[in-house]
This record gives sequence, C-alpha cells and structure tokens, in this order.
Amino acid sequence: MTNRASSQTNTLIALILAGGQSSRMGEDKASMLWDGIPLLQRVCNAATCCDSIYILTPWRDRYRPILNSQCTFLDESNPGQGALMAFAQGLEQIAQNSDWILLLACDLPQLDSKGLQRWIEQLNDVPPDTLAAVPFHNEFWEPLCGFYRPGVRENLQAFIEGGGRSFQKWLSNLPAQPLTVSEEQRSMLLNCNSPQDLPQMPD
Ligand SMILES: Nc1nc2c(ncn2[C@@H]2O[C@H](COP(=O)(O)OP(=O)(O)OP(=O)(O)O)[C@@H](O)[C@H]2O)c(=O)[nH]1
Ligand SMILES: [Mg+2]
Repeated sequence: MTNRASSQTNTLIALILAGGQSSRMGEDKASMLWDGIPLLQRVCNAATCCDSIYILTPWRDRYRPILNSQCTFLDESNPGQGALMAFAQGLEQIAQNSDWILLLACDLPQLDSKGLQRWIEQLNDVPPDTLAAVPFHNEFWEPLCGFYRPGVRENLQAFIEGGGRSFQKWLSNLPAQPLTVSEEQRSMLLNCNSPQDLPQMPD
C-alpha cells in the first residue's frame, strides 16, 4: 500500500472519519461524486501513502462497494457525537504500535499523496514528546488532516471527560507542532461542506 520513500521508518496509519450528518450539504457527502469519483474514495486514494487505512463509520455497507479491500472498517458504537468524539473512538481501536496516525475527514476532494508526503517527511524531526503535528493556517489548526501519536489518546480522553469537544481548544493546549501550509498544499485542505463548495457546472 505504501509508496513512501524507503528512508522513512515511521509507520503511519490513516484514520478516515465518515460518520457525520452532512447537514449543511443536505445529502451524504462521502458518497457524493467529485469529478466522477465519490469523495470518500478520493480521500482513500490519497491515503495510500500510509501503511494502512481505517474508516470509522456507522455505514460500512453503504461504503464497502466504493472502496477497495485494503480499507478496514472500524465499528462506531456511539455515532453522531462529532469529529472529536469519533477520533477518540477510532483511537481506541487502532494499533497503538504505529508511530503516527493521520486523521482525515471524508470531505477533502483535493487531497493528494504528494502533498501529504511533504508533511510526512517532516515527522522524523518531531520531538518524541510532541503529540501532534497539524497543518496550521490563518490562526487555525486543520485537525482533520493532521498527524497524531497514538499516545495522544490519554490526553484526548481527559479533555473529553472534562467536557471538551473543540479540536481547536484541544490542540492549543497540546504539545502540538504546527505544520506550514504551502500554496500548493492549501488546495488540499479545501473542505466540501455545502453545495456552494462543489464545482459549479456551466449552464
Ligand atoms: N465517524 C464519524 N465521523 C464524523 C462524526 N461527525 C463528523 N464526522 C466526520 O468528520 C468530518 C468533518 O465533519 P463535518 O465537515 O462537520 O461533516 P458533517 O458533520 O458530516 O457535516 P455537518 O453536519 O454539515 O457539520 C467528516 O468527515 C465527517 O464525516 C461522527 O459522529 N462520527
Ligand atoms: Mg467538513
């Protein structure tokens, strides 16, 4: 699955969240076509730069036909709680012996392996006590295209138990390293939330 440079020794797991309500879009975003390919499939294709891919969703039957067999589905026992809670549920289930987890939303139509690779190369230089490396742009973390150490789990649990639900707040208090977002990488972070975010078809 991986096409990462052989000089890299970090193991990297992709965790894709695909259990949101798509309330702004008005229909299931993960299945929507962008340039003829369902959004979730596009994200999975970009994530092939990782060693393995997991998808957290309550709707595995819906998505199985559009994904290849390299993607593993995780159970979501408590769906509909939002992305931060979903991340915590995913973390509980994936191998703790990987070096990094790349957390991804399902609504990033322009994500690509090459752009991700530039951030992946920087992971080797992240100090061991830094628990996350996340794109930071315009004073805003991009948590759903970010890298986390499996050991972040305890910190996240404590934040949630204290009533926290905001990724921005959590990351601001975490030993987290901001990743620079280049002009090229900026388009990868395009987040497709509402019909206005879809490409306009000519009349
Ligand atoms: N598995 C899982 N994923 C979630 C959950 N809530 C949000 N997500 C995912 O988190 C990512 C970012 O969420 P949003 O962009 O707000 O998507 P959404 O929640 O479907 O959309 P809105 O209802 O319009 O906010 C998307 O990939 C969602 O599918 C959840 O409860 N479970
Ligand atoms: Mg979104």
